[in-house]
Amino acid sequence: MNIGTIGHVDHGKTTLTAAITKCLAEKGGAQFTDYNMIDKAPEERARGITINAAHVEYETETRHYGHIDCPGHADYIKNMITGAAQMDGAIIVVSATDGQMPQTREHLLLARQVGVKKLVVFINKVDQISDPEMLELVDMEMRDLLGTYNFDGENTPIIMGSALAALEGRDPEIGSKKIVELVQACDDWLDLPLRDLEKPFLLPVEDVFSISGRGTVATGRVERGVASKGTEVEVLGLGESFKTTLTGIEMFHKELDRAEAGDNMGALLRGVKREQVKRGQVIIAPGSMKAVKVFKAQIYVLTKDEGGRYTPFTSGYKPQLFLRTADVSVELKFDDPAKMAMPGDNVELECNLHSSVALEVGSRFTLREGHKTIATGVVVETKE
Ligand SMILES: Nc1nc2c(ncn2[C@@H]2O[C@H](COP(=O)(O)OP(=O)(O)OP(=O)(O)O)[C@@H](O)[C@H]2O)c(=O)[nH]1
Ligand SMILES: [Mg+2]
Repeated sequence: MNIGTIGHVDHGKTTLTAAITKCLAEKGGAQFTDYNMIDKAPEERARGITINAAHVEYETETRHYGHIDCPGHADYIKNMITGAAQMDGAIIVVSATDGQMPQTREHLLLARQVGVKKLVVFINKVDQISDPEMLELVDMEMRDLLGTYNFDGENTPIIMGSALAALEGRDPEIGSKKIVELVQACDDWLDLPLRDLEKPFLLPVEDVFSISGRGTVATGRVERGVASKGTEVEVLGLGESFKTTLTGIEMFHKELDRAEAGDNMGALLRGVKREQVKRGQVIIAPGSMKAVKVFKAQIYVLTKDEGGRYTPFTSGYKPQLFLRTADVSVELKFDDPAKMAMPGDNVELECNLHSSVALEVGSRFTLREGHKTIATGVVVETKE
């Protein structure tokens, strides 16, 4: 599963990442990646945005973790919204010396918005604190804060230690032992994500053909789930929804009985006219998704250096929204009509689509204007 370290600047996310690899390397479950190797990660490009995220990997007895640590605050936000740092769970790092800070809260909110269900807390820098009541206070305040953002404040594991002590191989009581406890808490508390194959079937329609004598075939790459020949499916989106039967599955000009996540398939649909199916719709396990016109989203507005706008936009702005294969116009609305979104901002707003698109909480999209990608976003709440 994918996890990552989040939390306020300088609270010790990178030190902790390095410490985890060090402690697990001693058990043979990781390759030690030192602090300066993580913070000097090569630039990488994801979805046209330049990001600097360090990926490390480690293994416990039961799990393999991909772990993401990002160097700068703005990158965290961008990475979480674009999905470049896709996390199934996260470790929120809080310095015992400062307690919760603005970005502790902001990252918690974002984690919630992008669909992270469970977190583990690491209260760091306890080597700097001599008063145990101080630590109790940070613990209590974190539990409160978790509850505020709809995480399980009561049961979330909170580990207190010193990432630096662990990294420097001293004071094992607050160092390496606490890292081992932290990783154990991740194993025990964070839920493994459903694998793509276990999810309901979803095929975004890329293209539609009419094959004489056979009928209408929709093609695309199966995003998740499994479909078998002869099962009922639903075609959804762009104002249409109907059920039909998947009478044939074609891959590389071969007839098959089954298609699964990752496959490029042609779906032969019974009794369906070519005009009824369009690029931008989805073919799904019946009832597994809804077509939505209005939703709330968290978006990151690209800066001009990232290829985005030079100027802010206001409520009522109408770019094009791209989600899977769908491309529809959308009107953006802020709660406060006087608000402006500047390049570089991270904002929540309401999206009103010109026609309904199959989407759900956690669906990611981009906003474009002409040939420019101006923002990237994630659905946080659907309205209708
Ligand atoms: N005393 C003490 N210092 C620590 C501990 N963990 C980290 N630090 C120090 O805190 C500073 C910040 O640590 P980083 O790991 O870079 O923090 P970060 O959260 O990755 O910071 P950004 O990526 O800039 O947000 C460094 O000087 C670390 O050496 C700790 O357990 N005890
Ligand atoms: Mg860092």
